[in-house]
Amino acid sequence: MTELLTAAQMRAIEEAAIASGAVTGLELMERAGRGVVEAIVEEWPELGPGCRAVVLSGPGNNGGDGFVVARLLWEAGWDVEVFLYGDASRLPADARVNYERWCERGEVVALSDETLFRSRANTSADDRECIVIDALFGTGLSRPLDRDVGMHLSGTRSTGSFAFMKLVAVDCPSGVCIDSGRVLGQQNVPTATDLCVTFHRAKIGHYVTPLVDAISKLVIVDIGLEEDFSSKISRIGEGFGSMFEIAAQGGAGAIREEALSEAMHGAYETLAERDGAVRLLEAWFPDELGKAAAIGGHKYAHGHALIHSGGVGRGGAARMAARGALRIGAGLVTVGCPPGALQENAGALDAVMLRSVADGEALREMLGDARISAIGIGPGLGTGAREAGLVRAVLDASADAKRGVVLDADALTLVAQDESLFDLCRSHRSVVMTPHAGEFARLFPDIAKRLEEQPMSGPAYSKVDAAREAAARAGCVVLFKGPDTVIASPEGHCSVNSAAYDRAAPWLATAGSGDVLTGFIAGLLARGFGPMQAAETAAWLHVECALSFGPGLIAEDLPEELPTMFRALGV
Ligand SMILES: NC(=O)C1=CN([C@@H]2O[C@H](COP(=O)(O)OP(=O)(O)OC[C@H]3O[C@@H](n4cnc5c(N)ncnc54)[C@H](OP(=O)(O)O)[C@@H]3O)[C@@H](O)[C@H]2O)[C@@H](O)CC1
Ligand SMILES: Nc1ncnc2c1ncn2[C@@H]1O[C@H](COP(=O)(O)OP(=O)(O)O)[C@@H](O)[C@H]1O
Ligand SMILES: [K+]
Repeated sequence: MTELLTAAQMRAIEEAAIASGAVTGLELMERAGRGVVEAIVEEWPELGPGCRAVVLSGPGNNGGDGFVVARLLWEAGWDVEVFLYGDASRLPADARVNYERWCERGEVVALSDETLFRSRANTSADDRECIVIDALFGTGLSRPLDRDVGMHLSGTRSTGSFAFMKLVAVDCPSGVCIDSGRVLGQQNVPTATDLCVTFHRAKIGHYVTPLVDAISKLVIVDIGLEEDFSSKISRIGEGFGSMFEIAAQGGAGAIREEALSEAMHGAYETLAERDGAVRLLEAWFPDELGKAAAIGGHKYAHGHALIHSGGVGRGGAARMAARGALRIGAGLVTVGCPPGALQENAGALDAVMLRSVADGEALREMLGDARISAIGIGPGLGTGAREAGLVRAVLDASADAKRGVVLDADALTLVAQDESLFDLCRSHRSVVMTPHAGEFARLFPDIAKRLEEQPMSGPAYSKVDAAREAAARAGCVVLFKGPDTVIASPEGHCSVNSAAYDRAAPWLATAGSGDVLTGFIAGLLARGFGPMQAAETAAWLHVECALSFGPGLIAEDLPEELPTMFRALGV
């Protein structure tokens, strides 16, 4: 598990490292540019001397990285052209040094439609491979791109006149707010980018829509910022201590108190506002899985999950969820269904038990059994008065019990329609809500609207901000689904379970896969996992199962993949 950074955190880490004397800005820029070139060579080993590169540099340090890339490619024998957007005399110091180093080797042309069009690389007669380097703006983007810059960038992509063109973004595609992954200004979609090379750590925006959908491959380059140091900076926001503790503890390079720059204060504020770190559930193994598996004893020691089903012909979703709860390790799983649906369910369930539950009253009575340690309700449930009574019973009868509850699908629609149910969620200690975007908009219409509004300045409101605000408001864990699932707790803990880049599993978008996720969470809650832990672990395993199974997956395959996963993980 790694932390995703904001632009402010990244700046603070960089500035404090420079202030410590451990490294200079120029050295960091050289390492960044070299990292981009190495990533290009690794991605396209067939490219090399004689290939063409068009470098688009901007007015800040992102542009400075671009000049380094230009020089290194030129030294490797590439045919390089460099365009500058902005005024060379106003470049920041390190970028200026690299601008001048490049000027000893080649010319810099002012970026415009006309100059780009006249580019040597833009001649259809020349069909050599061409790479366009987008080094216009990185973490310093503060406002929408001027229309013409946006056009140059998307133009290189869409006109097709740059033969065999690959677009490489330095740090991030220009025009995107890296804290949110959203484009500032009128354009909605970031320019499709073949390779994005970022530095030290990925930023939040790299992992959430729409940016995550626009980048084919993300590479993170180590530029020598000490891990130890950056984790200390990041932890400030989690209430780890005052920033002066860093100095007291002699953080990397024994930073002195006075070396802590304005930027660090800025980052502290940003972090405090955002309530700490955002974690990426990627190369991660939840320790609790191993610990929980080691518990011996009776089946009740592994918990009893109740999954509530809909009526006749609507039970498939709950049955899949129940199978998921059982496979993930709940000791017992029961499907509760209306009396009329008993026969249908009995014909389709074996290891999963079955109980007839007529209405909310009957459910309340059943929940007098304290051994029922988790409930999943919503998939295939229906949204009538009877179902509202069932959801009320679940929340009422579980508020004081040590019983986890997962609300999904129709249960979320019912909560969205009835403020008193929402209040019950708030007073409950361990509810997990699992909305997809539509359900999220029903539950939190104002938050969803804010997420849809086109941002005009950064940092823009992100899916991470939305999930956090929703969790704080609802007083429960919110798992906001998608290929970029964001999980947030009311206390401000937040993680992103990404199904992108190396973990892309588009075949997980199949009917019923969300129902299985509900079952996974319910099963883990039954086993005694806390709500945040259960949601994170279930979401992570959900994608791992999909990756392990591969294309062709249907929702029923997900629970059946768990034993393979557990074996592979050594659980
Ligand atoms: N942090 C690190 O560790 C390392 C960082 N490195 C690199 O530095 C990059 C960050 O550099 P940066 O801070 O100079 O910002 P950058 O993105 O180049 O742009 C700032 C300039 O653009 C301007 N400007 C903004 N928006 C604009 C707009 N819409 N239209 C027009 N102008 C606009 C803005 O002007 P202002 O807002 O001040 O008016 C300012 O002049 C980072 O992404 C990475 O590539 C690596 O070298 C090494 C390690
Ligand atoms: N493109 C995608 N890649 C990976 N996972 C996805 C993608 N789209 C959706 N998912 C995941 O698939 C599940 C779909 O759940 P949901 O929308 O509730 O569907 P259903 O109601 O059919 O079960 C969620 O866990 C979501 O995160
Ligand atoms: K860029």
